[in-house]
Amino acid sequence: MDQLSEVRQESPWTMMFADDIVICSESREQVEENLERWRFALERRGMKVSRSKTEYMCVNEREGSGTVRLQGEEVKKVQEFKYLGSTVQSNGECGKEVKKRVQAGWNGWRKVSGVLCDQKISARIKGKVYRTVVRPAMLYGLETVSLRKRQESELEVAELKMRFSLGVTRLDRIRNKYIRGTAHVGRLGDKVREARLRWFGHVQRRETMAQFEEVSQKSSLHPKPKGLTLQYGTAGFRTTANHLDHVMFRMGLLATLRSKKTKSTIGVMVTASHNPEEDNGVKLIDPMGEMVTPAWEGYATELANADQEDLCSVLKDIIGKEAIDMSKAASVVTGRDTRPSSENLSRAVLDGVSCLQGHSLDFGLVTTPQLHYMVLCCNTNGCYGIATIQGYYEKLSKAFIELTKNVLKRTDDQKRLLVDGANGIGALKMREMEVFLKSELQVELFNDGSSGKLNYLCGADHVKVQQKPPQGMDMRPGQRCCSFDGDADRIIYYYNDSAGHFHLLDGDKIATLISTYLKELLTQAGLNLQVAVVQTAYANGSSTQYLENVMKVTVCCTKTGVKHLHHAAQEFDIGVYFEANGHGTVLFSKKAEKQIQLLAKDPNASDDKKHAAKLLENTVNLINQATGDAISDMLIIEAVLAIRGMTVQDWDGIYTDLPNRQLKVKVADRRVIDTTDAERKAVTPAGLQDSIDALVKKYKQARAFVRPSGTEDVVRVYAEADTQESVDALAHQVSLAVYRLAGGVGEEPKPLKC
Ligand SMILES: CC(=O)N[C@H]1[C@@H](OP(=O)(O)O)O[C@H](CO)[C@@H](O)[C@@H]1O
Repeated sequence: MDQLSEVRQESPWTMMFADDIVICSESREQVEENLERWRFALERRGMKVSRSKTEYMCVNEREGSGTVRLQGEEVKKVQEFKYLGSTVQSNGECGKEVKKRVQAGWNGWRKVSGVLCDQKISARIKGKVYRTVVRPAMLYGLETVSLRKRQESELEVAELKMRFSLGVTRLDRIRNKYIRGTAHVGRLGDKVREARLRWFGHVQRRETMAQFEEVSQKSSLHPKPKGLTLQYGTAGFRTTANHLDHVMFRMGLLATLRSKKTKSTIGVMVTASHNPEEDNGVKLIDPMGEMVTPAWEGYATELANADQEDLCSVLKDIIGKEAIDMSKAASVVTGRDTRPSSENLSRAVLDGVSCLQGHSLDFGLVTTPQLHYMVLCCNTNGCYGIATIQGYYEKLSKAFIELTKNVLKRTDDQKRLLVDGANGIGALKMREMEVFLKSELQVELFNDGSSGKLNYLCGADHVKVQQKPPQGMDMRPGQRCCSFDGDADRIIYYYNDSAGHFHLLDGDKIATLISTYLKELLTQAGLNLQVAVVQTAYANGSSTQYLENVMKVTVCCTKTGVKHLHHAAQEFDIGVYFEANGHGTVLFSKKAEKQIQLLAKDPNASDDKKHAAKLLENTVNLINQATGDAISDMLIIEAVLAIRGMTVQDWDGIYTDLPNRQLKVKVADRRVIDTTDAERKAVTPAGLQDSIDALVKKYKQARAFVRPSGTEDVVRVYAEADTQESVDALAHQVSLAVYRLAGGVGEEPKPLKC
């Protein structure tokens, strides 16, 4: 019988005791179908379903028509049946069962009446005998029965009659409470309730136990490599793909717990963004589309590093600390990038979700920001948008077309944009979206993944760090170009001037363009809303100066990682946040959105103000507020340039970047570097910050800092100075200081060739 896994379901749908089987279904058709599957499964194993002993019963039947057949033969219909000594009635009543319990009580009473009626035996001893023999017979099976008041008193009356056993009669006028107290026998009604609660506890624990058993079993299919320790970093876990299967399974488990805890849909994205194709990674997305909260990053690290045999106890620890009700439903959405390893890894996530009985919806190949968007849509009941890829394309392209439709004389040349898809998911999604944009934006795609390798010599990170165009892009002088990164959550613009010089427009330039546009529109609309720009230490000094001194915009600096920028941006009416690498978005507070919407509809507002409010309204719709999104950012940049009649050169000319350089240094353990002041100062190892300060002093307009990467096993070095020559020298000297003072490995950093 234990082998019948193909037909066996969880109770109450299948209940089995030896060869006595109960099958439950919600409809006659289903029950017939199940019966047939059981017959087939049993007969295949040489057993037979007894036609004469098989019967069926409908509970609370409405129409009373139809029959259940087994191989064409009608099965006998009954109004009640007995299973494991309990009677189940078709009308859902339990009158018969109660009567049986009373009878069983008396039967037991009779067996021990010699003791119970003996005047010489104390009430206490009689109570003990009564509790051992009579009561269990009366309570048997009642924990699963819903008694009515009438039936409860029927049982109590029967029990009180048994007080004769204590040698007390009605004529003695002794209160029932006293009799029970003397005999240490509680009220039967209370005992039934206790039994029912105990049963409920068993059922609940049984489910959780079964889930843990499954976790234990399935986790052996996703073993953890010995000695591997990983950390949930700046954007989740990242490392070589073949070390990640167990992490994915465990993140499926964690996302399910997070969903039970928050009673919301949680996202799990399988991607390593700008890392090489051989790497992979995973990150969790919280209910409003933001990165998972820091406490849960800690749980993620604990869970990923737990030894196989400790996995369940770490899970139980999290469940206990967060007081998670495991009976709650859970819903997890998943997505993945185009890496060859992503499909299998994403299956491991789904395995984890199913172990804890979570519901999952796999969006398959999506950009990271698209999955963030879906999570936000799911948790706002569609108010933010429809949680489908088509819904995403429709919302964004409609807003883009609305924004640009009144721009006069927009030539095809101005509508044309060269896009480097980093050979990743962004290229795929851009192709899908093209049709929705109705030629209002004409994208020429390069590095679309048809031949090249993901992020290899292309993509936003390559362009930003190398400060040169991606391979394979056919750039014409003055032509606007942009690069996405591997999962399309970053974008970088650039162009070649007529002399063939390369110009980069990074996240700082994007933030400046968008915040200036928003500020102008707010002034035009007469809305008093504060615009702020959030940056990291990597922001070019010129951008900060321009924003603060020329634009008079509030600027604040946070640690690296969009989760920090996102939270900081939430503090303002309108928070524009961008990392220099091109990852960012704009957040509009509820107050700002409301004021914009009211003004756009205000019949008394001037045309000018209304026009500005309408532009702002469509800008809000065009921006993916869940997270930085290359596609959405690209559309807003294109719209702003069109509305303001700016060329890419005009935009570039807003301010001039200070020459800068980023380098990486390999050290034995990058955690030896600890930082403060939004990562601009190194606290450890001793002496490192003093060395950096001394080096910086040697150059004009110079600045430098170092920090451990959260996505790669390296220490990052950043430097700025008045000339490229100076900055390259400074960056190299700082790299040497890191190498010497923070345990560098491999070859000493070499000077850069200009
Ligand atoms: C200098 C740099 O660009 N760092 C990136 C990079 O983080 P690191 O912690 O520096 O490896 O990847 C992060 C995730 O994509 C991104 O948020 C961050 O800006």
